Amino acid sequence: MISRLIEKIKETKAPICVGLDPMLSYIPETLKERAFAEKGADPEGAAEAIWQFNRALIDAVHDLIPAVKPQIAMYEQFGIPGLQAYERTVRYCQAKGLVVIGDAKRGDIGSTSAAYATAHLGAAEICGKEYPAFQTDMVTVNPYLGSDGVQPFVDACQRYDRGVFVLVKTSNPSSGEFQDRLIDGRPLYEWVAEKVMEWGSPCMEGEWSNVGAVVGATYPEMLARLRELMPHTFFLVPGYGAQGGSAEDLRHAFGQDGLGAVVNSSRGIIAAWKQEKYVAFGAGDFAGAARQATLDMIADIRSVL
Ligand SMILES: O=C(O)c1cc(=O)[nH]c(=O)n1[C@@H]1O[C@H](COP(=O)(O)O)[C@@H](O)[C@H]1O
Repeated sequence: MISRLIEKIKETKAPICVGLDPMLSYIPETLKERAFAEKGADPEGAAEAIWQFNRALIDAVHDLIPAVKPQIAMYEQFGIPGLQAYERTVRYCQAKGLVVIGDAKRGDIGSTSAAYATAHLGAAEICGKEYPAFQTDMVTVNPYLGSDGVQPFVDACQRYDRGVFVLVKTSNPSSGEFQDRLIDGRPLYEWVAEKVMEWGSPCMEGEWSNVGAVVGATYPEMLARLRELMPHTFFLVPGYGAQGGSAEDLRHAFGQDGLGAVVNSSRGIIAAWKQEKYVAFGAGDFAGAARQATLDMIADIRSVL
């Protein structure tokens, strides 16, 4: 799967992914009111609004980008209708040829992780027949339960040609509370990085492993250090834009060939129409604003490659 992502990055010359994190407050009132009138001002209506919002966004940006990253929490909060909107979004993106990174940050004891891996990457077996559930191409994984919690995802990568991004150094303000703690003189995230390389070594596709790492743009020195430490691990880099990460902070996320990372922006793209810079588009053309914000992000990141 990682080679497909890399092919798409080369094709689009855009090492970015658009985060589909559709908060209701990002959806223009007229679209929401239409969805509520049709389905009810309830979770069904919210899920319909999300789906229509996503579809318009995907139609507007799909030709510019290699991948999307739907954040499942934004859908899960609306229960089953929300999860149906998630699934519909995943399928729609895949039909447009995009690589879909499901942001679910799962990880548990081995047997439970196996069920999560089945849900997000694989297929459930019932009476000898396989039934895929969300079928995302890649998924984010929380490694803090250790190897037995990660291995089922790695197994699913190999069995179904999928990929994972394992949290190594996250972008949020408190990420250092645990992740930067020194153990035998080295920060915890470096120990995790080593395990990620070990988990990923049987999953190579050419130069890169299907087991990637999540490294935030908001800690550029650590990003540079991890890039050095993990030469065959592809990075998913969130934190650009709304969380303050800039193109300059990303300079060391990439190798000389311009590969090595896919940079995510969610609010910065899907809620662009609410920003001063894109106000001329108006709520009616939220998708046009998202397209312009995507073009601007691509140009910004290309400037440091
Ligand atoms: O795994 C992630 O994608 C992730 C890891 C991390 O360290 N920081 C982080 O922000 N994310 C996710 O990336 C997205 C960032 O959204 P924006 O800040 O709106 O671009 C959200 O879906 C977060 O859940």
